[in-house]
Amino acid sequence: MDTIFAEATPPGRGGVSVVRLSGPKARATLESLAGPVATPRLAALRALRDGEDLIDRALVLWFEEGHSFTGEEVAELHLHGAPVIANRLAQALLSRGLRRAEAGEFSKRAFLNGRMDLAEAEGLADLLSAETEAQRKLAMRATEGELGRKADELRVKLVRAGALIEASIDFADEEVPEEVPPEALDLIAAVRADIRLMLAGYPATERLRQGYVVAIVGPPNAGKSTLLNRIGQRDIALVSEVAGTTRDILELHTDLRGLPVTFLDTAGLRESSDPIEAMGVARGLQRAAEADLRIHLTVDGIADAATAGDIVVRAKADLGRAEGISISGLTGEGVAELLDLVYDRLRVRAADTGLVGHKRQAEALQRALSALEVDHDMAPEFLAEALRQAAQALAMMVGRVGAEDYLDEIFSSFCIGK
Ligand SMILES: Nc1nc2c(c(=O)[nH]1)N(C=O)[C@@H](CNc1ccc(C(=O)N[C@@H](CCC(=O)O)C(=O)O)cc1)CN2
Ligand SMILES: Nc1nc2c(ncn2[C@@H]2O[C@H](COP(=O)(O)OP(=O)(O)OP(=O)(O)O)[C@@H](O)[C@H]2O)c(=O)[nH]1
Repeated sequence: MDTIFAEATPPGRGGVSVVRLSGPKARATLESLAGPVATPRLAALRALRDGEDLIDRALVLWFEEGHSFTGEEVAELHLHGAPVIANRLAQALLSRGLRRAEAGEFSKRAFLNGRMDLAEAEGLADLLSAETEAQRKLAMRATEGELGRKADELRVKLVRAGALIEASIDFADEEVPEEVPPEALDLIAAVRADIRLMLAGYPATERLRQGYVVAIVGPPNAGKSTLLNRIGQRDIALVSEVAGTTRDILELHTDLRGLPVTFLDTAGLRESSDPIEAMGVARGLQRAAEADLRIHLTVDGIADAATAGDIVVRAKADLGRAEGISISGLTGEGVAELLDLVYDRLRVRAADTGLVGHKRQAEALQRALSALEVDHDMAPEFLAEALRQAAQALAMMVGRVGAEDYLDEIFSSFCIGK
């Protein structure tokens, strides 16, 4: 096994830059630069020397095999934060036979050494890319291993049900039809109910993970671009009195009180003889239909295209009062209330989140559920086989088996040094 190294901190100047080593030569390499190190996980200030050359005076620490982030021997060097120092150290490490780590390689080794399961690794990736507080909380929960514990708990029930069924096969009288023990049926029903519950939370969890999309739609000149600019508090979209100004879809990424929300400004909805504008309208319609929520900006309070749950608001409130919610992108009037409403609608969805937030996990759960959709008068031998398949699918969900196909996909999305 290679010993790998990478900067754990972002490249460039900074107060301190941390270089991490992992693998069988980590401690020996550290000692060749810093002299003997004694107590694991205890920082010591040491001169780092490559031969005669003093590279830096740094804080160093090491972790024993089996007691580190990766599960391998690990060393850390906390250098002064200048790229020339990290580069000089890298040269010393390369000359000692270490190699640079690939993206996500530390975490991948942690997985391969049983320090985390696949769902925790996916949670860690989500944590590193989380942009808002709600996403951080969701990802943090995933890194704590709850899904793995739940999967194991369900597998134990299936194994117990399987054992009861196997026993009933062994002792069954050849003459009378075999009966599935009621306790086994109860266990299967309980597991099925739990899986259904976990799957029910998937759409909400996946949406929060990816971020919500809110489309601003309405007729040309209603003030959609002006509203987007007001929400973003900067000039994102071009505003003009010419109807049909917005042709492409403009996006504004925001943190709406902890919820990740992308607002879309779409082309005004109208028949157009201009093929470019017509394409813009068609694309806008498509994206708006896929969005989590639509804000219909109207001139007269009428939005024919609005579907249940959409928000309908009257535009240009500064030009005169009207029934219902009205806003003015120009003066900002009513915009805070509109955002309150958007937040409330999305928060309701965010409240339904659960442990399953990745398609890969949901698909494995679905396979487990399908295997368990068995007929109760099915022959016990077939039932036992169905239970094995379901248990296998649950094990795959958290990477206890069959993780090979997903490793590259998951860990290459991490950055170098993680
Ligand atoms: N300096 C530093 N900070 C860091 C990390 C790191 O690798 N280095 N981490 C990396 O991403 C995270 C922390 N994750 C870690 C997880 C386990 C162990 C570890 O050594 N575990 C041992 C010993 C625990 C103990 O001290 O009692 C163990 O579990 O046996 C270290 C870091 C965040 N902060
Ligand atoms: N009085 C008033 N005028 C507004 C308001 N919002 C936008 N306008 C004006 O209405 C015109 C159209 O505004 P835009 O924001 O470009 O409208 P749009 O809906 O994005 O238009 P399209 O790109 O054609 O779909 C501009 O002249 C704006 O200055 C408002 O709240 N009050």
